[in-house]
Amino acid sequence: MINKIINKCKSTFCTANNINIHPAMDRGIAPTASNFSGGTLQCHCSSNKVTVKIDSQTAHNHACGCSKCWKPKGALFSQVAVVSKDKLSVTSNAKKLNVVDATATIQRFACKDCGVHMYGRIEDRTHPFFGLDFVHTELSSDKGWSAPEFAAFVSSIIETGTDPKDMVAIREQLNALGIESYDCLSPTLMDVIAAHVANSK
Ligand SMILES: N[C@@H](CCC(=O)N[C@@H](CSCO)C(=O)NCC(=O)O)C(=O)O
Ligand SMILES: [Zn+2]
Ligand SMILES: [Zn+2]
Repeated sequence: MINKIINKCKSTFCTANNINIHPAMDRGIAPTASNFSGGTLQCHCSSNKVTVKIDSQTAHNHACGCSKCWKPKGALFSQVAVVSKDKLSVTSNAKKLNVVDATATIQRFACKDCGVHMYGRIEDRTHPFFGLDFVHTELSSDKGWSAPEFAAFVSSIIETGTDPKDMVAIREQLNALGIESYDCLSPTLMDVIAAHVANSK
């Protein structure tokens, strides 16, 4: 009976306590491959898929709880990494891409048919992350992408409906996965932003 339950949990997108952080993290996080040099992302359409080729490893992969990053159905968090925009190209069905919110700092290009965000680009040249694109590497069947290192904007999941009472358990679940919780970006990235601001003064 116990085995049955465990097997059921393994075969579906499920964790022991029913906290679905993200499908690429809930059953253990795949390690970064040292020699990995990129792959292809595909949208969720059954035909005429949008494909995006990335010609390098990604960096700063993280779980993001903000209201703007794309999350798979049922997931509390998005999983999002960055890559140099020069290493990213749309390789099919580019016509299906629309910008979700033209006023956002990150211009997120989503497939108009399935809604999946294929990449997010920063157009503001003064932004600390200008030159980087945001991508969801779970959209790729290639193995070895950089593993998520931390969780950002954790408290923001309350803005999209999570009960504040559930936050302790959610942070504990992130901790159990080996993921530190932050309510903005990680200290390393916040330092990069602050240094950029200091240098531009
Ligand atoms: N509470 C807000 C936070 C949104 C936010 O500032 N998100 C960050 C991180 S996204 C990837 O890490 C950001 O840079 N946003 C810019 C943008 O989304 O264009 C909320 O939840 O909406
Ligand atoms: Zn699609
Ligand atoms: Zn986000």
